[in-house]
Amino acid sequence: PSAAAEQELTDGFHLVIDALKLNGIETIYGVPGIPITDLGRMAQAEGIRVVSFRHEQNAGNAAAIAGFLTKKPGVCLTVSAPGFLNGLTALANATTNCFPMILISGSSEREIVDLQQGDYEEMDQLAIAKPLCKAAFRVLHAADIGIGVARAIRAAVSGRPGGVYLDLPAKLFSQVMDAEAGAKSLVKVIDPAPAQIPAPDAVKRALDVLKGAKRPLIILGKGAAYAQADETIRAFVETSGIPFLPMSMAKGLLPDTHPQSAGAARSTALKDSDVVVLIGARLNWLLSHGKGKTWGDAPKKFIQVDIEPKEMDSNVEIAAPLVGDIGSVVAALLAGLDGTWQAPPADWVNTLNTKRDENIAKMAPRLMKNSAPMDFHGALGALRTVIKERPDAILVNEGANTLDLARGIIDMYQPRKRLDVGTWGVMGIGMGFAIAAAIETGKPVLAVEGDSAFGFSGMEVETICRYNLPVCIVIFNNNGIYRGLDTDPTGRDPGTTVFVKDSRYDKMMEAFGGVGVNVTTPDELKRAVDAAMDSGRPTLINAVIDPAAGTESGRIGNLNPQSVVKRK
Ligand SMILES: Cc1ncc(Cn2c(C)c(CCOP(=O)(O)OP(=O)(O)O)sc2=O)c(N)n1
Ligand SMILES: Nc1ncnc2c1ncn2[C@@H]1O[C@H](COP(=O)(O)OP(=O)(O)O)[C@@H](O)[C@H]1O
Ligand SMILES: [Mg+2]
Repeated sequence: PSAAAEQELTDGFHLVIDALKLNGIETIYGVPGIPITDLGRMAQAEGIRVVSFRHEQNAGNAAAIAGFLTKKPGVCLTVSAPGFLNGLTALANATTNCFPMILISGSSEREIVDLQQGDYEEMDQLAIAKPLCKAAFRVLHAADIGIGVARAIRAAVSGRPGGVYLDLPAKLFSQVMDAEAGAKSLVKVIDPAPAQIPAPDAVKRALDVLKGAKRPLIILGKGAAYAQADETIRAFVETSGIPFLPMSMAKGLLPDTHPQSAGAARSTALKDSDVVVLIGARLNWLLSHGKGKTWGDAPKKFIQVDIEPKEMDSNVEIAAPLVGDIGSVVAALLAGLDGTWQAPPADWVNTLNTKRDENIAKMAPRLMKNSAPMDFHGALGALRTVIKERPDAILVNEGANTLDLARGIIDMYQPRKRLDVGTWGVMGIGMGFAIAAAIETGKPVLAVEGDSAFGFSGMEVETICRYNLPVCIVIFNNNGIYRGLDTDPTGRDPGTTVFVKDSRYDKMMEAFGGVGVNVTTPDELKRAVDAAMDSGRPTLINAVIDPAAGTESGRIGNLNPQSVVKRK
């Protein structure tokens, strides 16, 4: 045989797979098609779990939340142009939420794209992706695949995590090269997310500010959940005795029933606190930009813990910026709580606890209503009990009323168990998040969906059945977006925010072999969810909610522009 035949070869396909496996990537979420169908098949044959979706946006959302849950970049694989574009919303959302993910898309050859010669699915994908993500790379030569994958992984998880785009032109996959040289070209990423130790004087400054506090408050953000420094954070909160307020996806870092939880006294906590410790939480719209009536008139001092130095002073002056990774920073703060540390004044703690307990007592009767038609509070009262009984279940949540009310009513008991619309308030994350949560953790998933929110990713019920995932979807069916009563004043069409009356989403799940249930009372709802959680079978529960029960845009209606012009 010729020397060439003796020489063992490898190619782009194999180098991409070897590079991913070398770096511990075990799952790919995607939609097959030219030029990456065979890449998916070959990756699957080599032991990577390849989860095929019905739309790339959902695959991208799955990859993003996989990154949040595991601290390894979730990988989404798409075809060129339209498939790539469908993945971009998820990539941009991941970047906004600081979730590490890599969108890998096949693409057209540069020479054709740059001459605009009309290739199949031609698009300058790298240029389009760049403004929407944290980093973007393209690989043209097989020998560069190892470095390209390594750069994408490190960019996704180091510093502030985010979305990375990796552009692989079709011809790269079939490029061959010497197998030995190929193996040598692979790069194992060493320490991709190194500890970022805070400067000692920054720690001292923060502790001095904290020691001067009369009414301190700790706000835990999703960065604190992502950091997986759960014990250190818990120790800091409990040793300091400072009341804490969890942002939506930080719920469960300490149980919402914890004696220091100020969750149910949020407005008092924000208004009356005098020193606020932000841990992995940005002072963006979700915290009213740290100013205005939400924060009261008394001067506030902010201590901010964040891995991103540029986040400091984004909205208001930060008296004690603490740049570093949350695990290292909180450990340093905890170590600084030496014998001189005084617990917060009892009157401050009691004020918050009294307010909290009042608000919980006021809400309680509304959660017990076992009537039909259900309202949001009655239905959520049942689901609140489910999560209390099953604290390791993962709760996925989106909608308007369905989201805003569930956030306050369903207590969480463990970290990283509540996955929701995040910083953008984006609809459509539901099924992608539910699929990845089930696949990455093996835990049962309860997806509590507004009927409109569900509609953005609802076709993935087939994907859930195909992989037989332990996902229980509860759709709050109030016949519409926000409510189900809108009308068209001309009488010609339905109102712009209503859906078909008395629709039966549970039939959709039955279409693919899953379990469909229609419920009209909280008791029926609880029984159906318990059965789904016990069986682990894909289940969709159509929970009939009174169409009059909601309010427009849930709790953020004030963000809507108002028309002052009245037509004659
Ligand atoms: C991608 C996208 N499109 C549209 C919206 C606007 N929007 C939309 C369309 C929502 C759905 C609310 O209806 P729902 O049925 O999901 O929930 P409720 O009826 O319980 O309020 S909530 C919201 O902010 C959005 N946030 N994100
Ligand atoms: N490991 C980490 N260490 C420190 N900061 C982190 C870490 N991971 C993420 N972050 C920061 O956490 C912040 C998360 O803020 P945000 O998404 O606004 O949370 P929330 O919406 O829950 O308030 C981001 O500014 C991000 O830079
Ligand atoms: Mg609705």
